[in-house]
Amino acid sequence: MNRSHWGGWIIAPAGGKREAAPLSPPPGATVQERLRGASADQETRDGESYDAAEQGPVSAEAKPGDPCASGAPGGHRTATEPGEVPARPDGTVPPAVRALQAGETHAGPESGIDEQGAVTSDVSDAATRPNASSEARTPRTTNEAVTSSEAKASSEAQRPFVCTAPTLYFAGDSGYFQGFREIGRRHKIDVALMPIGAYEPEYFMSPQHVTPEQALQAFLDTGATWFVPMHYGSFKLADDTPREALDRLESGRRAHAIEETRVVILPHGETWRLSGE
Ligand SMILES: O=c1ccn([C@@H]2O[C@H](COP(=O)(O)O)[C@@H](O)[C@H]2O)c(=O)[nH]1
Repeated sequence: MNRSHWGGWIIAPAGGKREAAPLSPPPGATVQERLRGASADQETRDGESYDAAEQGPVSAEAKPGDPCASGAPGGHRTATEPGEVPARPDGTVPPAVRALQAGETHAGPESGIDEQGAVTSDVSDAATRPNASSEARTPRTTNEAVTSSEAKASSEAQRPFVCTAPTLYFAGDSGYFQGFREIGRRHKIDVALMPIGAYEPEYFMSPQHVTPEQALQAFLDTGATWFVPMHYGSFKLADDTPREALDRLESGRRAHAIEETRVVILPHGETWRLSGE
């Protein structure tokens, strides 16, 4: 099998379809738009054709002034540039967001992955109980042993505000293919959930699963503002480890000069309330 298999879902509030964005950004376009245009000029890996209409509609109307990618006037983001995290509607910026903007990392231990690539939160618990705490840092630590709900509530409250009506892209399982940029042309995506695991050995896995570097390229192709890695940290399904996946993601992020704040690693069981509510 040498054909990438692909899929994914656009998740957005009810709203009308929008016109496809132009392939080349106009002069003076935002950084985000330039990224979109640049990726459209790149060679594809397999030249596979793609019918974006199959992806279905959606983009939503947002409130005036709301920084939703999907709803900004004229279909363009107006409130932020990449790296700028939008303030809440009342103009305040959560303290942790300020810390991130000041250069502190939001990856690290709270990602729930130890140096050997082992999942450090209680996997079985996290899988069955959405409110399970990421404070269970080792396989021997139980969630009951920590004051988990307070720590979890605190870290959840500090995640960035996206907008009141965000558009999400969930890529599912996918190899790298040119459809990512078409999806980006069709939808103004706020948050892209991209797979970064189960990619080795590449000769065998590449049709189904992107590498972390390809996931980043796909993220850039879609023009999304935020990247949430997924499909890597619960089970070891291939030769790679969660630690390797996160390390390669971080290296790739730096190589692309993607702002740290745009990559949001969610520990097991944690929630990111995109609308800040
Ligand atoms: O490297 C990986 C790959 C996947 N997972 C998680 O396993 C299940 C099943 O994934 P499939 O897409 O059906 O293969 C899902 O929860 C993935 O997130 C993983 O933990 N590590």
